[in-house]
Amino acid sequence: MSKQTVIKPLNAISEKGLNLFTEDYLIDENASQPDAIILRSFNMHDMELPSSLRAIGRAGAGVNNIPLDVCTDKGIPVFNTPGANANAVKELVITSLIASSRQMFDGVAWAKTLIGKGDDVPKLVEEGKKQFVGKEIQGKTLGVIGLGAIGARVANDALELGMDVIGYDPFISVDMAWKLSRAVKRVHNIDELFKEVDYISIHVPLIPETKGLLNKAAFDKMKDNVYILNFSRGGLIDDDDIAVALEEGTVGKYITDFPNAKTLEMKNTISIPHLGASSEESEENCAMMAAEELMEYLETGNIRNSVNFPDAALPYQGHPRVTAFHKNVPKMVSKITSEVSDVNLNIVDMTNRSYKDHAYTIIDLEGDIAESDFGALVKRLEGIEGMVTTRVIK
Ligand SMILES: NC(=O)C1=CN([C@@H]2O[C@H](COP(=O)(O)OP(=O)(O)OC[C@H]3O[C@@H](n4cnc5c(N)ncnc54)[C@H](O)[C@@H]3O)[C@@H](O)[C@H]2O)C=CC1
Ligand SMILES: O=C(O)CCC(=O)C(=O)O
Repeated sequence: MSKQTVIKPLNAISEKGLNLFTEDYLIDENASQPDAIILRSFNMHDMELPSSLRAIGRAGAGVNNIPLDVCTDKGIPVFNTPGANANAVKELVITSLIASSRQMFDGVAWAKTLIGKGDDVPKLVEEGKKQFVGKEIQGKTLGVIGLGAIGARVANDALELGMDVIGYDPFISVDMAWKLSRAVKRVHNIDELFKEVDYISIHVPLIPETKGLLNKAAFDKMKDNVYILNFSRGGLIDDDDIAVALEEGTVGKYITDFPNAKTLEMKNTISIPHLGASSEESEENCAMMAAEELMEYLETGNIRNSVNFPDAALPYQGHPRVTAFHKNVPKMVSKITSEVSDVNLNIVDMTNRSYKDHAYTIIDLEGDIAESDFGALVKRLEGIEGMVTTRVIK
């Protein structure tokens, strides 16, 4: 790379991650024309994407803050960091499960009200503690919706704490199925989970299919006094319906990492200020993984952990490389390779991978190639119907 590649952070990103960018990169939070963006929860939906933008790295799991369709149409890969913050979230879920069940949040808040009561404090504590008698989680049943990086860890650890666990995830990956304890009872109908559990922890992405997944229809199927833990996204729970369920006692407690104006005023709601991934370790892991993914893509065109591009990689051995992101339609590969041979270039290695409506091709070429030959090739590739973007890496 001859000039520095500009990386624009949109949130505070751990130095450990930013420090991985070599001297070929410039980190500039004020850049107006960055090559890549690195972010956490910043809402990119209202922002105009800079024309210079070539890649986005989400230091975290959820990508509902990024306009994925727009990025795909423009040929911009969006990377995330699967699993890098899963332990942090799991620890807070387990903490909240026990702390809410033992009425600790309410008890701690009440204890603060005793400030100024002088020598009476110990006596008031002993008298007042009966308001906060809780329940042990051992022997109770936890329902886990979504058995991915976080959900599977929560399910396994809850078993270790003596709970029975019911899991629901119709799209569980093979990897996660291997990691999930066999003692987790998997159900294929979410209603079976709703009707049996004492606690529910939800760990699915917020997508159109999961918006409002926990709503009146769901609450009506649950036992009374069920506790709901939401460390995934606010939009997964219907706020108006849970407000009623909390009033009526179907839901005994709502623990949310995503408070909003409505939930803050709801009865029996514990509001955590989106702290799920806020541990030093998780922030470092996510930032480092996002930085590595961005650098690999910018320097070699290889794709690892993208949410809108297929995973695709060829070992980079210094050969001049052309990449093409295009529609996933028949004859694309033959059209691309015939353009390469028409400009008398020789292919050393290539790969083509598809994801949904799009595909990504990486081609390594033989020899030293003149700038003008590359120019001619790129022009021809861009003329192919269905081509979205091409890049030359040398
Ligand atoms: N509170 C926080 O700070 C954090 C919140 N999150 C949230 O947690 C979510 C899950 O994170 P990970 O476990 O790392 O993601 P993941 O991608 O490893 O797991 C998500 C799981 O949900 C499943 N799923 C998708 N649609 C489903 C449906 N309709 N019903 C049941 N299961 C379904 C998938 O098959 C997958 O196994 C993220 O999408 C994000 O919104 C993630 C990290 C930090
Ligand atoms: O970066 C954060 O703190 C948010 C993490 C998160 O919500 C996610 O990874 O989906």
